[in-house]
Amino acid sequence: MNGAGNAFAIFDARSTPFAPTQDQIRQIATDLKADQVIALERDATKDVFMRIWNSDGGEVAACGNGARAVAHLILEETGKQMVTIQTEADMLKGFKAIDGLVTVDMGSPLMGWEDIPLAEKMDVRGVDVKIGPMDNPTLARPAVVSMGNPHAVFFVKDVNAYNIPQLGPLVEWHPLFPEGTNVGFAQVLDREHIRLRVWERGAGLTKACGTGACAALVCAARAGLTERTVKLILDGGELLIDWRENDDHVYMTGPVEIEFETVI
Ligand SMILES: N[C@H](CCC[C@H](N)C(=O)O)C(=O)O
Repeated sequence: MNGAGNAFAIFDARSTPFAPTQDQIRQIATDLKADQVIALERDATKDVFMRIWNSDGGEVAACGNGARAVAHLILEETGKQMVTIQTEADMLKGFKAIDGLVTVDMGSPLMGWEDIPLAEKMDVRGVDVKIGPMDNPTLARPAVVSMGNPHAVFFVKDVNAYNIPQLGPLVEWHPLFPEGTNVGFAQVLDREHIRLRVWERGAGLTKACGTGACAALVCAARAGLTERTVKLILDGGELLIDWRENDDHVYMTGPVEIEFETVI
């Protein structure tokens, strides 16, 4: 399945156990050209439990576009107007939106340095990370936030001016991030539009990143660079992100498409 350019291999493990090794995850992701592998599992109180692995084989706690793809599947399967998805990080809600789009309530952003997590106490609005020559760094002082997974967001003048495959890994596994981090390159076009490219932890440069879009919006709005409802323009498509003041939740709306279905 595809969510704004993110490609997922989704396995229905609600009646057939699915417990792959890291090597098997890596092989599946390679064979199916997936950014993440997702398993649907039974949950005692929610419509479904969503287990997520990056293409490097590592299990992670959040995947925004994956949640929208899973929400679409369960909305169609149940005919409900709202579905609940449990992940390791949070309980999410999925809704049908207009024009076949799907909205997921991603919950509240986490902004404590321990929540990201960072290796030491630091101002999350701009952390002490410099990439490139120390006297004239290529990248410096990313804003950080967690959407259930860690994100470092660099605000840049031109997202196409950076060698992301070279720079991304240097931030992804920087010592300040004990669990690694996703790395966003965000270009604020105006107060309601951000162009974003993401080097994903454990998956590399992808065409889209749902939690990355949420993270970029939260960091931009927190810094006063944009409104709280913004269109994120990614390589693979557009996402509307809305960080609502009434509940502090971040709502993500975007397209989903099923590329193929195989019953194994
Ligand atoms: N690479 C991310 C997981 C997938 C995020 C992305 N696919 C999304 O839509 O949120 C991480 O390691 O936290």
